Amino acid sequence: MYGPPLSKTARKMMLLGSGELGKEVIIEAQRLGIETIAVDRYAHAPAMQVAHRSYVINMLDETELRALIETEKPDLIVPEIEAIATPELVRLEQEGYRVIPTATASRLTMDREGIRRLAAETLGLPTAKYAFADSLDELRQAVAEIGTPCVIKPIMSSSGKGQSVCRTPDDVDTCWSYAMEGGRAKKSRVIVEEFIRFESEITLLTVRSVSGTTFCAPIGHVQKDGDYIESWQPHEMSESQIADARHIAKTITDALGGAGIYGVELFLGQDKVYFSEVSPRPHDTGMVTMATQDLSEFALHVRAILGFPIPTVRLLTPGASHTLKAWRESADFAVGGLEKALAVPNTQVRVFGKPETKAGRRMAVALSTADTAEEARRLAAEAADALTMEYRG
Ligand SMILES: Nc1ncnc2c1ncn2[C@@H]1O[C@H](COP(=O)(O)OP(=O)(O)OP(=O)(O)O)[C@@H](O)[C@H]1O
Ligand SMILES: NCC(=O)N[C@@H]1O[C@H](COP(=O)([O-])[O-])[C@@H](O)[C@H]1O
Ligand SMILES: [Mg+2]
Repeated sequence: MYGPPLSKTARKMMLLGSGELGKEVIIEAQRLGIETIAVDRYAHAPAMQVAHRSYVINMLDETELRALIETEKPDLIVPEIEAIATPELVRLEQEGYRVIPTATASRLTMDREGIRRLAAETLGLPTAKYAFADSLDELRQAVAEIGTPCVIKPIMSSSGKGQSVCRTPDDVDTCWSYAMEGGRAKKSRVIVEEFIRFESEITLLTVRSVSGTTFCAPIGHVQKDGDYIESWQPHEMSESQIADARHIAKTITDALGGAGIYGVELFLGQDKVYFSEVSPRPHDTGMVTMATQDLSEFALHVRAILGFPIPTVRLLTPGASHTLKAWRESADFAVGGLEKALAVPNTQVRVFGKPETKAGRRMAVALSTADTAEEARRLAAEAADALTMEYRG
């Protein structure tokens, strides 16, 4: 039981990270009468535009983060991105604050090393071979050990930032510089992963709530330069692939604990399912659930973290999502083509409202439904193609 937002007995939720995913989390929280606070590194972030109030801070700065949390005293702290001073969240949790799903889950998934070692070394889940490097010299050694082609990523980054494929040992210098420019924090550590020639890749949205662990229908997706372009649901899988995927998802989410939605990323190889990584929060490829499920991944996250039951999750229809990305930097631009995009049958568009563009920045997404996932992909692609980025400055 809780009072209305902005009252003394309101339940307060603070989002650390305020992008397109957080915006939907806040909308869902408000539907249940929660008071919402959006935080990010820049002003007018998408979730800030719908929250009760917002703050711009450096979330990687322990002192700034603690000061804000102690001022606001939120009932729920909900990390929305990786790049947060998570050791401080661990301390705050020990002092009685509630971090979603847990402070340890956000610390372990903050960098690729924590989660990879947990999955592969502690839990024995199948993953690509990997090694870590802190300098160009160490990277040369790591690449020699893993072999080429391999994938090189900053340990703290997301949406493919700083990630590249190293095809021959001659690429190492370029991959190193690219990783140094693309990482989210000023850390020079990178992971080198064996390149998996998977047949397809999926996100298995997994919810932990008072009702137990629930799996959504698998979401297939296509990524370009490490970032997602399109996703669809359901993705066709064999019985044994589904069993393996669920086993991996249950194992990793049980180990991380807490309540909320997790996006478990898996590669479907010819004879094996590999664990890739996991987001202890809604997943970008899961935006498709806004069109396909009775409860979207955002609604599920909010229900689970408020401690409410989730007796069922229903896939109402096959569907797909397709992103619109900016191709250059600008602070004076417009997203156009909505008239054309919305003329595509069974289609919706979400314009995130980000205040500035950057090359490769995701600005909007088209969501379509149809009788089959293939048809939905075609419709969502047509709608996203109709959307345009118009630059004035
Ligand atoms: N070892 C690998 N072998 C083959 N492809 C890979 C490998 N690692 C990553 N990829 C490709 O790059 C994509 C992005 O990788 P990853 O999920 O690790 O990066 P990310 O920056 O965390 O992205 P996001 O934040 O969108 O999840 C994967 O979905 C996959 O398509
Ligand atoms: N793959 C993770 C992901 O999609 N995260 C989403 O992107 C935002 C950052 O976007 P930005 O870099 O454009 O500010 C995050 O805040 C989150 O909503
Ligand atoms: Mg990923």
